[in-house]
Amino acid sequence: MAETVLLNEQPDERRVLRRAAPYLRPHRRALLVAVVVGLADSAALVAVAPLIGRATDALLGKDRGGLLSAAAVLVLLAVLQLGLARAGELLLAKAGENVVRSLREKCVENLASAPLRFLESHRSGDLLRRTTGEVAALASFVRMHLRNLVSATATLLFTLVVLFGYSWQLALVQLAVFVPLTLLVMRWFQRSAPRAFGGKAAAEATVAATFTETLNVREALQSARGLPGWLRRFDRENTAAVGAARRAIRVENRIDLVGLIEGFALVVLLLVGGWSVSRGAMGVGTVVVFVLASRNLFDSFSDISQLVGEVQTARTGLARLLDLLAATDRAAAQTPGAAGTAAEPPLRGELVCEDLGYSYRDGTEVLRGVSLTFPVGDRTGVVGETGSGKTTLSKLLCGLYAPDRGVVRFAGVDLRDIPEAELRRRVVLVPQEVRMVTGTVAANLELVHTTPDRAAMERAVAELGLEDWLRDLGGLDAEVGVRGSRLSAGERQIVGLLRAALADPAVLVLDEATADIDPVTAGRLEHALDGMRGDRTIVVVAHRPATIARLPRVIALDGGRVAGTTADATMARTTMVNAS
Ligand SMILES: Nc1ncnc2c1ncn2[C@@H]1O[C@H](COP(=O)(O)OP(=O)(O)OP(=O)(O)O)[C@@H](O)[C@H]1O
Repeated sequence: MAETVLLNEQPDERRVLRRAAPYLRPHRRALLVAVVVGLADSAALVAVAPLIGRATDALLGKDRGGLLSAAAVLVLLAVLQLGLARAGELLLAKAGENVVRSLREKCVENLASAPLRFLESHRSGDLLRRTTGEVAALASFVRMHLRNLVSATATLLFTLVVLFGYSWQLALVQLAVFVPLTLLVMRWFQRSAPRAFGGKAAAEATVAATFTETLNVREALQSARGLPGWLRRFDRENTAAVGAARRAIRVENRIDLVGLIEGFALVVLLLVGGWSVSRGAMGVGTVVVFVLASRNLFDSFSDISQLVGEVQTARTGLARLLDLLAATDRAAAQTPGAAGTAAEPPLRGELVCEDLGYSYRDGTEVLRGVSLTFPVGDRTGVVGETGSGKTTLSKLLCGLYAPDRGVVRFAGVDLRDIPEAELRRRVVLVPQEVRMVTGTVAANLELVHTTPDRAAMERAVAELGLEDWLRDLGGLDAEVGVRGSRLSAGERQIVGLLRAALADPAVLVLDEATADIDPVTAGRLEHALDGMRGDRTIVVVAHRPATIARLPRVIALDGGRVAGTTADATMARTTMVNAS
């Protein structure tokens, strides 16, 4: 069985920025300008303390000129800093938003083209949470915290330069008190943070996934009275999410201890500074610079420590996003057509499968040694009991799954060697449950690679003899409801057939909607199929006797093997009777 690519529940958070570098590279100039302006802003802020120190010395030394010039520079600095702060904030938010936007686009692109096996192996709520929740968390970090983080880090570094410039001894005393204790607290935080924050994100993703599934299975829950059991499950997951959030808060609270350490370091500074002044080893101005700059030092440290939780949340979100992008890239590389090495095959050709084998789980083959040929213009039905492998075969024939054994060829070319876009021009599947977007019929028909205009849509409707159906529905501009909820399953398949006609593939595989569609819609579907062009190969996974009766050839599957092929429908009808 081919390896199934799976998302990591708690992906590796190490070197997350380095891994994100390819997505940052296109924005590096804007990011650089924003950071430089942010650095200038911090430098202007840090320069205030030495100026006040100079003003203090001028005051104590009765130097009026010195006092006035220090005051004038202070005013200029305040105006400059205001401008720089605004510009830095705007530039950084703009550059950061652009990075988030391109990540969001890449996520949608990767998910939209992700192989079926990958999508089927994950709960849609988890995928949704990664593409909306994590991106939103990153966007809010960029909007609200990134600028503070840059300016606090720069202020911290510049302040250290100032302190060491004035008195390296006093700076060392202060750092010796402040740094080791603070690092201990930070280490304590870091030890538990990835697990606590990763666990919180994973628990929230589970709740989101179950919530999404609640909407998907609401009918079953209401009609089969499964609601209490489902609510108990939701409650368990919700409680786990609340517990995980509490653990993350407890870990985040460890950072508050830094405030206590700051107070202690200030007391030590005043004692040592006062003692140095009394011995004449240091001027009062220097102590003033130290007290003010220490405030900068502590404030920026406190800003950074307050932001550590936000940084950790953003880091976790980024790691989960990168995991999604890496996994979808890996999964896409495994899909048929990913290699895309073959010369373009002709637009019409024979579809052949040889000795196909496929398993969803190791040791349980659901298809075994299936060899079939579908000549150009062939019309074939595939029948068999439920679970005999019909849907799996149809996905393999369309290259949506790669076979574990054997090969599927179109016009003599292995589907794995045909580039994805070219493959979709040749073989198209209309699944049992056709997915639709919220909007009009036209909006749903646009979702094919040929980007059809209205005239093309109307031609396709006429070709399949569906004018009456479309008129009754309200035309191409008729609203189909949320994800097509106003249409029946059969009508959604009609839209699927229309899409297929617009895509104009050589081979169309229709996994017929189950037998319970109403006779009128069923008749329309059959009529529409008959209306398909004569040189188009049509394979129908058939559930209804009426469909079988119209097809010249029928293949029966039994336990994943071909049990028989016949040109008369007797065998097929027998299989269907057995199945029902
Ligand atoms: N995504 C999946 N993961 C694991 N097993 C699967 C998956 N899809 C199908 N199977 C299993 O593979 C077997 C064949 O399923 P398949 O859907 O191809 O049968 P089918 O003949 O189309 O059934 P039906 O007529 O009910 O649609 C079944 O035993 C099914 O349980």
